Amino acid sequence: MNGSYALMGSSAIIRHVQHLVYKVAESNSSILITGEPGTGKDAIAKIIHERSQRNKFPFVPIKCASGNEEFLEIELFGYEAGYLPQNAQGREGHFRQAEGGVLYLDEVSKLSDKLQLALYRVINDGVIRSLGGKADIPINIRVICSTSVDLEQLVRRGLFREDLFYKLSATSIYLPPIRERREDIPILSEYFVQKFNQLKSKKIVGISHDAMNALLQNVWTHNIQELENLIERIVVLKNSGSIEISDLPPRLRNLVTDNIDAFYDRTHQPVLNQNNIMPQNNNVYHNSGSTHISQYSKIGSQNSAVPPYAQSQRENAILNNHNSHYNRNNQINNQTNNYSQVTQQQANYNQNYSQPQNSLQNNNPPITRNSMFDDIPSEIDQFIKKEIDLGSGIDFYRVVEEFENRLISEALRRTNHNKNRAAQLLSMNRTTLVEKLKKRATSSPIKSETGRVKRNSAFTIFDGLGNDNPDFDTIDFVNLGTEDGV
Ligand SMILES: Nc1ncnc2c1ncn2[C@@H]1O[C@H](COP(=O)(O)OP(=O)(O)OP(=O)(O)O)[C@@H](O)[C@H]1O
Repeated sequence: MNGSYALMGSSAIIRHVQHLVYKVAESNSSILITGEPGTGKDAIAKIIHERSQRNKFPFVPIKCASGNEEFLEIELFGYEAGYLPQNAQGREGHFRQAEGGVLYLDEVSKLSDKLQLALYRVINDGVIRSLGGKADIPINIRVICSTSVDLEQLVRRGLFREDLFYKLSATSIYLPPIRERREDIPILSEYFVQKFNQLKSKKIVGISHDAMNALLQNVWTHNIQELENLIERIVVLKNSGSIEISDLPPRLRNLVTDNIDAFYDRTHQPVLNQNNIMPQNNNVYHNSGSTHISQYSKIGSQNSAVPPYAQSQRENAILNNHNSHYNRNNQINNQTNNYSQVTQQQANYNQNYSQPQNSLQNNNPPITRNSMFDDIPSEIDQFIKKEIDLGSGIDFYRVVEEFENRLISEALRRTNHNKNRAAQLLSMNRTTLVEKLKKRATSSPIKSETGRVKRNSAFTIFDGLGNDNPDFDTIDFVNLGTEDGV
C-alpha cells in the first residue's frame, strides 16, 4: 500500500464506508460499488485493491461504457493468433492481465447481454476462454464493479441478469451523494486545496468562511468530482492567500445568504489516516495558523435556508448525532464569539429535528396521520431531483414502493412497533400490514442477528456483511410474525 488514494471525510456514512473497506479488502468476494457519478466509486475500488493481499498484482480498470460489445469482448478476453485477420499475433485480454489482482468494471450496467453472461461464467467458474481459443484457462482475479444506476431496478425490468447481479453484489457498498453528507465538504475541500497546492506548487492557505458557506450550500450534481474540479480551477488561477467568495463562479456566489449555516468546531479534526486509509503525509491537511476549513465540522441551517436535500431523515439523524459531539466541544470552545450566533441557530435546528426521537424516548409517540405525511412533498422532491440528475427518469413503481416502506417503518416507529396501532395509523387492516412486513422481510437481502433488516435502497447502505450500524436507515422487523400482545 503506498497511500496514494485518499478516502477523506468525517461523516458517519464515510466512516462506515472506511470500516467496510477494511472488512471487504480481507475477503475475496466480488464487490458492487453503487452511487451517483463522482461520489468516489473508482477511488473506493482502488483503495480496496491497495488494502488487499492482491496489491502486489495488477489493478485493471475497464470502462464498460467505452465501447461496443465486440470491442469490449476483445479487450476483456483477448484473442488467439490468427483470430483477427489483420492481426497475425494473439493478444491477452484484461482478465488475464489482471491475474492475481483486481479487474474493475466501471458502469457494469452497460455490458451487453452476451458479455453479462460471459462475466457470470468467469466469476462462477473461475476460467476464461480467449476468442478463437480451444481451451478454458483458469484465472485468479477479484472482480469489483461499479454502477451509477440502480442495477436492482434493471434486473426487475429484465435489463440486467439476475444471477450476475447476485454474484456481483455479494458485497455492496453504497456511496451517498455529497449533498447527503455535507459535513464532508470542508474536509474534502481542504484536502483538494492541499492536493493542488502540491501539484501546482501553490500556497493557498485555506477557504474563507463565506466561500465555505457557499460550498456547503451548493447541490453538487456531479458530487466530489465537481468539487475537486472547482478547487483545481481556483488553485490554478490563484497563487496565494485564501479562497474567497469572489474566487467562486457566480452561480455559487449567489448562494451566500445572511443565514450562516456552517459553523466552526475548533477542536474537530478530519478523520485521519486511521489504519492507513488516508495518505501517509496527512499532516498537510491541517496546517496550523490559517483560517482552516478542517475547523468546520457540521452544517445546519434555519428553515428559511434549508438546502434542497438537508431535510432527509438520514441527514437529520446524522446532524443530531453530531450535535452532542458539537455541544461537548462547544463548552470547551467559547472563545469564538463570531460563531455563537451560528451555534444557537444550529442548536435550534437540531432541536427541531430531534423532536420525533425525543417523543419516542418519552414513550409518548405523536400518533397523528398529518404529521406523518408532512415530510412527503420534500421527499418526493428529492426523488424527482435524483432521477433527473441521473438522467434516468422516474421509476414510478420503485418510488411508490419506497414510500410504502417508509410509511410503514415510520408508523411502526411511532407506535413502538405495535402493529395494531400502526395499522390503524395507516388505515389498513392489521393482516395487510403483517403480510406487507413478511413480504419485505423475505425480499430483503440481509437480516442481521438482531432482526434488523438492511435494504439496499436509495436510503440505505447495505454492506452485505450483516453489519449493524444504527447511523443508517434500517427497517426494524424485530418480532416479525409474532403477536405484539395488543
Ligand atoms: N472520500 C474521498 N476522499 C478524497 N477524494 C475523493 C473521495 N471520494 C472521491 N474522491 C475523488 O473525487 C474524484 C471523483 O471520484 P471517482 O472518480 O472515484 O468517482 P466515481 O463515482 O467513480 O465517478 P464516475 O461515476 O464518474 O466514474 C476522484 O478524483 C476521487 O479521487
